[in-house]
Amino acid sequence: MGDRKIPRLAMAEIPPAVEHRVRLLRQLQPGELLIHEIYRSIQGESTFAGLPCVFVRLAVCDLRCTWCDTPHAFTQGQPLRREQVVRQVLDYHCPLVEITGGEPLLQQEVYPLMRELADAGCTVLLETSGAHDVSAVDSRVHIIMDLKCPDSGECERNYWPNLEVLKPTDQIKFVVASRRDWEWAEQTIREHGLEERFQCLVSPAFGRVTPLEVVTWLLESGLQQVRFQLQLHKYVWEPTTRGV
Ligand SMILES: C[S@@+](CC[C@H](N)C(=O)[O-])C[C@H]1O[C@@H](n2cnc3c(N)ncnc32)[C@H](O)[C@@H]1O
Ligand SMILES: Nc1nc2[nH]cc(C(=O)O)c2c(=O)[nH]1
Ligand code: SF4
Ligand SMILES: [Mg+2]
Repeated sequence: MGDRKIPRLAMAEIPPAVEHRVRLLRQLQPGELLIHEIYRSIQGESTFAGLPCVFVRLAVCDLRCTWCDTPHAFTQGQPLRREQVVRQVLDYHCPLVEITGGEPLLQQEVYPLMRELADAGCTVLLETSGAHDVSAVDSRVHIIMDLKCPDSGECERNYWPNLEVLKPTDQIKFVVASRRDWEWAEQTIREHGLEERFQCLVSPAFGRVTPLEVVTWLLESGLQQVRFQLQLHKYVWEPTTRGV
């Protein structure tokens, strides 16, 4: 039949990153998550930095930030049932847990996972790219959301309606790779009144600008409530170390 060609043509139009993501996540059974790794370390980022924390890193991401330090999570993952993930986390007896990735919000099971961890008494953090709707996230979860700056290459993906959904206790992070990025971050903070509405964080994209450059730009700006942060784990361990 002539129309057999239609699906093949349609597939060819799917961007490679998205096609790959669909293929990997389609293999999951109901109740499963594709997990890259689960481990305990020191929380290296956010206002929770310095505290012992269990990390649940979900596989697959639909963005490709130029400076991403976790590209190995794009393709490598193991299917685990949600109850196995909960059990592994609780076995650490650590009250702080962060769900990260990859992009956690690509997997439907992440929503009940976060709810069950909060029900079990954990303080749950979610690290998300800012490209996906956060409105279905349990209100007990502390959302740490990036707004991707231009030199990430993914600025067009920022999902702006999230700013109307985030809570005052949630955190917005700008990872800055250039002076241009800083100017975009400063303008965005002022335009949307982010300093007054949320906890704002600014971080150097590791190796792309120095910490001193970012601190200097922040101090020159006169912004009062934006917090400079470094990725602590990249100073405690060799910066390329995985699983920390
Ligand atoms: C690997 S991402 C995973 C979660 C989600 N995809 C996101 O982008 O928020 C976790 C955090 O690491 C940050 N990150 C990744 N590479 C970085 C780098 N080279 N320097 C500074 N922060 C980086 C991201 O901006 C994000 O805030
Ligand atoms: N120690 C440590 N702290 C982190 N906080 C956020 C991380 C992440 O990759 O999302 C991260 C990470 O990869 N390691
Ligand atoms: S969204 Fe997060 S995981 Fe995906 S490429 Fe960007 S930093 Fe990496
Ligand atoms: Mg990391």
